[in-house]
Amino acid sequence: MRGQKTPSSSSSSSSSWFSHFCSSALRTKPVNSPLDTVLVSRNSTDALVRRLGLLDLILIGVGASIGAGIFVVTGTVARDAGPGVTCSFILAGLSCVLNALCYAELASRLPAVVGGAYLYAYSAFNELTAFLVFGQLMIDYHIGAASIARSLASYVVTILEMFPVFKDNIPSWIGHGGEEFFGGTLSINLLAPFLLALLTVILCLGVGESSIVNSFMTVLKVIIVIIVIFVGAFEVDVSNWSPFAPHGVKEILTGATIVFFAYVGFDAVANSAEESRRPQRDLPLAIIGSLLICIALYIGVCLVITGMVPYYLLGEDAPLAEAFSSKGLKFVSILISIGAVAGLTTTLLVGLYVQSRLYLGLGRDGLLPSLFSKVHPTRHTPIHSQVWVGIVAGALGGLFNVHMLSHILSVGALTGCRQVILLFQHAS
Ligand SMILES: NC(=[NH2+])NCCC[C@H](N)C(=O)O
Repeated sequence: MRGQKTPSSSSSSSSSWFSHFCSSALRTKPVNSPLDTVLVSRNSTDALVRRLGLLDLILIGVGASIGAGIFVVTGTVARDAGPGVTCSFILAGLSCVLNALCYAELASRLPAVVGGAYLYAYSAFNELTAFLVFGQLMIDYHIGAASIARSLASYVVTILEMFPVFKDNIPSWIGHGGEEFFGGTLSINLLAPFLLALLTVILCLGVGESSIVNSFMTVLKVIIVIIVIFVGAFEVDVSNWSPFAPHGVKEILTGATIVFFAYVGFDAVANSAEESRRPQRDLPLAIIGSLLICIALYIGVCLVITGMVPYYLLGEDAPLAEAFSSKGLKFVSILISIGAVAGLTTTLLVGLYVQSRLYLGLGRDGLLPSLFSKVHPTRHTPIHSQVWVGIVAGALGGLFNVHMLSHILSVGALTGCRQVILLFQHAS
């Protein structure tokens, strides 16, 4: 009878289930799989649309990488490492360059479809490894998006409070932090999900529209960082740079592991493969180019902040802004707040974008329900994946505060980059 199994049939079916699981888990995606070949051809209706040029891709990389890190981490690490924080950023930058070279090589060697590190793992190792890479990336991206949305909500409220109408009128469930329940385990905030919904709508509209918003915000924040470096350079007192490493090499190395966070993001370019006009040429250039831009800007900010104020006098919460305020340059502090809003907005926008493309890749490969593989016929965006990603981030960002969310984040990001280096070694 159907559905009723004898003990021996159930054990043979469980062994066949297990062997099926093992053979699926261990299969590798062929480098030129038939589906990928169709998707790479420009006239497939299921494919995304190839609209992004080299500059768009570089701005995606810079947009994803420069967030709050540059305005906060530079100062907080400088408090321990002294002016040697510059070396921490150089060391972390160099290790990222090695990682970026792996990404660049894999991006130009494999078919130009969505997937990034997940696709590389699937081609170099097997389905199970690829799925684990996806899982790790999702923890990082989902939690990252939620906590960035919370920080962004807090910055937006700070800016709103500059207007007398809003001063002291914004309730806690919209304002900084949130309305706390169960001893702070839950912290309700509605502005974070609202901002996520807004960005999700932009992303659903089309990659061209999203790229315009990203490019505008990224150029704005880069200009602000350049102004900060330029104005700060006139306030530098070189005597603040000596001793350069007051607490020795150990603090510089420890600092390098912390500032690594500031570089996370350039890998987003690899996920734009299917929307790039000339992926084989542009992806490697954009990955390396965006990382070099970040390294240059970070070094500039480090030298300025440690040259302006003795490292032991730097503030804890907003060190860069406080350094400028202490020199009577209040307008630069306001610019830094605007830069932080632009920075957080682009890291969030690109993060949501990358997540949806990963879901799309897994949907196509049959590792997630086929719903995730749908592409909107006129907008050419993976609309279901995009909305799903927005809902998950919105729920997390609406219910938990940054403190709860941020601890898991750095660990996830660091292990993700390590995986790509391993993948490259294996693929070679
Ligand atoms: N996937 C991520 N964890 N993204 C977070 C990027 C953070 C960014 N590098 C910053 O300095 O703010």
